[in-house]
Amino acid sequence: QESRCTNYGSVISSLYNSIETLNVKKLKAINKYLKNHCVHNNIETHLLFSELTIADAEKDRNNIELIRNKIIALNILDKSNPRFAWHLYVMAQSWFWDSKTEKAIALLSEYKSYFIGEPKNSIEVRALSLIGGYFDNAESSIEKEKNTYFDKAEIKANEIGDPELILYVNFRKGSEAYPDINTDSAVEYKKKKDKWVSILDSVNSCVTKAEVLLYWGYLEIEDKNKSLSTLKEAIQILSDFGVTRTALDGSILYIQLLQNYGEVSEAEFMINKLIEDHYSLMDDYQIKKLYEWLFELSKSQKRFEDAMKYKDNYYENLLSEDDKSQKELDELLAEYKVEEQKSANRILEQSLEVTKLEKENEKQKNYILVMFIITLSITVLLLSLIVYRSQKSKNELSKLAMIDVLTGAPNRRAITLQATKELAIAQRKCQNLTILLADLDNFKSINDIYGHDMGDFVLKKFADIASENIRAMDKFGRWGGEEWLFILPATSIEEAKNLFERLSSKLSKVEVDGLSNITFSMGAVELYSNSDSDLNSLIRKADDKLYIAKKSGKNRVCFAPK
Ligand SMILES: Nc1nc2c(ncn2[C@@H]2O[C@H](COP(=O)(O)OP(=O)(O)OP(=O)(O)O)[C@@H](O)[C@H]2O)c(=O)[nH]1
Repeated sequence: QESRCTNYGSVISSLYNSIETLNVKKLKAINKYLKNHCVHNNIETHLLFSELTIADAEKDRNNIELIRNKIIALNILDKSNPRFAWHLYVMAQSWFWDSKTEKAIALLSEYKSYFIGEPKNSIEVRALSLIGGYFDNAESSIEKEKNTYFDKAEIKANEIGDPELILYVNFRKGSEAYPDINTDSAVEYKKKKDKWVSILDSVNSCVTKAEVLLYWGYLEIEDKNKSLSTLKEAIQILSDFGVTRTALDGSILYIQLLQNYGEVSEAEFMINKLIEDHYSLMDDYQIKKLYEWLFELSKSQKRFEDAMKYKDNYYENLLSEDDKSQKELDELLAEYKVEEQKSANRILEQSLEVTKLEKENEKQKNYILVMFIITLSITVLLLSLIVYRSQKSKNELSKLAMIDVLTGAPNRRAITLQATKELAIAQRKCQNLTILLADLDNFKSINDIYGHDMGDFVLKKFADIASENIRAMDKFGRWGGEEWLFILPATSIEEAKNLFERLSSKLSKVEVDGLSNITFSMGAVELYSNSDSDLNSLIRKADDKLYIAKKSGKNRVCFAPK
């Protein structure tokens, strides 16, 4: 049977070597070869540990539990097996990677007596380093043994002289000694760390190197580019070797680092890619973390719609999970609702603020408008007042300039203007016009006998009677002293006589303080009967007629002949 597989021994050695160096791709090829070409009594045992290693490295949840149960059921973890150290190493790693550290510690404690002597080969060196590392978290009695295991492992690793193995031992020793998580001092830790960092360059591409680079690039390097490139290199090595579980952890660390460095869009791109490519390999915690980051990243950029979309995606993806997930989901939902409420509140606050500002702005605009209108109104009012008052004074002045102060009748200037105007109209329309010049009789005597006040009274009385007894179209005014000029448009000289009669009759009725029988004389001239048509010559002629009226006995009207 064995002859069917001539190189069986070397294939098995290669298999355990690949288990030791976690070369998953090679392990898969060997498994395939063994299944197709070899038949051997022990082949089932070898394959089980090989497959457990692959399932662990690929985080194949279903198979990990299945294979482990099979190993326990078949009772093949046997100290007498020449490959026992490998088997123990694989089992312990499997519990450890499956987040069941207490099972790993229990297993290693159970079999630690196997390692009482010196380690015989590289896998025993690794197993001892594992024990040393695991016991770091265990009870204090075991803690004391830790250094003995590490010391023995280091001596043997140096003796074997394999740089990867030396790096493995030193890395376990160094990383477990990280000052934050154990009792070693910072100086002690630095010493250990410097040692494995100095070995790093001499080690070829391997999973141990990738793990060191991950740890180192994430925790130790402060330079942004160096740190990111170190993590990238580690992830690349892990992918090349097919260790998807650690490649995934590395990618998550890489994304976290991107966020720390503020490379937000690159981080978002990487998270989405990770979810797309490796969703089935991630546990709930990792998925939750990634969606939380997506939510926070988009929220910090005020892309609230995207933030909500990421939360929704997370619910959809976890809806089919068990009760634990449901509980987490409920918690997240509550958290999401709070966030949603907060966002809504923020938007509401902002819109209220905007409305407030708009209102204030509107108020201010209205205020400015009202102030403008008030100012304008006041200005217009003041201007109007000024204009009105100046117009009024102007009117008053011009009125004063045209009125005889004593009698209130138009003065010489006013009646001259009126006469000129009426004469022009009459001439244009070819109408007749009569001009009368009246003079109170014996006025000097009135003054002398009754006093000037009486004289003034008589003047006023004459003015009143004249204004009340002329037609609306007729004009009259004080020509000077006790002399009056009348203009009667469209009137013949005969009709002027009627006016004289009317005025005389009224004046004769005036009786005051013994004064009565007041009379006046009048000279009249009409336009048609005159060859001279200018005002002055007409007035002069009327004056001539007045003179004649006086001379011929007063209290009468004298006409110029037609
Ligand atoms: N009280 C008063 N007297 C005036 C006014 N204006 C002129 N007189 C006077 O009127 C008088 C006119 O006198 P005369 O020109 O001699 O005329 P008369 O006495 O009426 O004589 P006859 O015209 O011939 O009837 C003068 O004594 C003037 O001083 C005035 O405004 N008020």
